[in-house]
Amino acid sequence: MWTRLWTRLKGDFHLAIVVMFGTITVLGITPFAFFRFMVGQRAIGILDMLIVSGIAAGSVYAWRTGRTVGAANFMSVTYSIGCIAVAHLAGLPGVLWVYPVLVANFLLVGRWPALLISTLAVAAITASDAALASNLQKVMFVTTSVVMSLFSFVFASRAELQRSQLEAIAVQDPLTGAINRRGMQAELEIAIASSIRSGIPLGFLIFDLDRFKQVNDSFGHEAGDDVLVQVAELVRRSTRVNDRFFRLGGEEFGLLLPGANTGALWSIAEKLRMAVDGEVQCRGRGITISIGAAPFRPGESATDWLARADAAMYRAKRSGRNCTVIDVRTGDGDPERAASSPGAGFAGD
Ligand SMILES: Nc1nc2c(ncn2[C@@H]2O[C@H](COP(=O)(O)OP(=O)(O)OP(=O)(O)O)[C@@H](O)[C@H]2O)c(=O)[nH]1
Repeated sequence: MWTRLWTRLKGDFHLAIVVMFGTITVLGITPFAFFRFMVGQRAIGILDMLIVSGIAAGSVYAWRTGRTVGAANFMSVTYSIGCIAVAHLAGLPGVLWVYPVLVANFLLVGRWPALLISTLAVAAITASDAALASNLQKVMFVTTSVVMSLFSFVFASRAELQRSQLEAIAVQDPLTGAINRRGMQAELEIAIASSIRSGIPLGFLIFDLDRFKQVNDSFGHEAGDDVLVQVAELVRRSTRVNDRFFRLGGEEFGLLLPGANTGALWSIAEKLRMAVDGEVQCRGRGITISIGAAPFRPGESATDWLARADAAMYRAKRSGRNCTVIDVRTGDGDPERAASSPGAGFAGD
């Protein structure tokens, strides 16, 4: 059970934050609530128990449903309202709770909502004469709260930036900048769902560098890497922003082409093949690619679709390399047909 709990918290950063605040609040504030009851401050004791219950409920809800964003918003508002009420009832000692609450807001919710909630909480406490008795106290409170909020805001901004950079690195091939296989899965699912909904065709193209081993063997691995980078740059130059470029492994790449039917796939593939043939070189030696492509057939899985494109690419290799083969089968019972180049039309036609 502990292993499962730990694995889930390790895999979901936001859930871990929510659960951490839930646990700290229950363990940290409950003794204060009992203390308040013992010294006869029932109102504050009840308020403390309400805060503990609200925060505990938020954590349990996040744990059960996985809806961490809603739970964190609720917890941030509960902390802030609770803090305003405690400051109003307990005076200066209650005001001190605002500092952990400001930090909690920036860790729980996005930096802009956190800034809004924190500003409202600080304004409400400053307006209360029961919380802060003199103008000097109010000025000091606002100054320290603003400094604390600014530090937290900068920290939250850095953390958000680093998280998005890490997410990008996790799905990006460092050499070519193309999306890796892991990132491709999510992109394929979104593209297929959108194509089925809209009826807009979708094409996939796989290409593999020809006799790339010889390049590495003759000129070294670094020269080989440089070729891969040249090819990736050429692909980016010759495709549209909506097209998605993947490195499937080694010297094999994929292109997801929204809106591309068989005809468009053919011209995109041939344009790319000829561009590589004409422009990419390694120490004066020309580089070529073999391309396999397949238009998406509604009803087939992403795996089957890519397997058709892959098989077409292997047919291109067998046909002598530096050519394109398109799997143009339209569905069940349709005999296997392929188109190939250079110079050839649609084989099977
Ligand atoms: N430089 C470099 N080489 C790589 C990289 N990934 C894979 N390779 C090399 O790519 C070569 C692939 O060789 P093969 O699978 O035999 O294919 P090929 O020589 O291109 O032959 P065909 O595909 O049949 O045309 C191997 O030498 C791999 O070491 C990489 O990131 N950088």
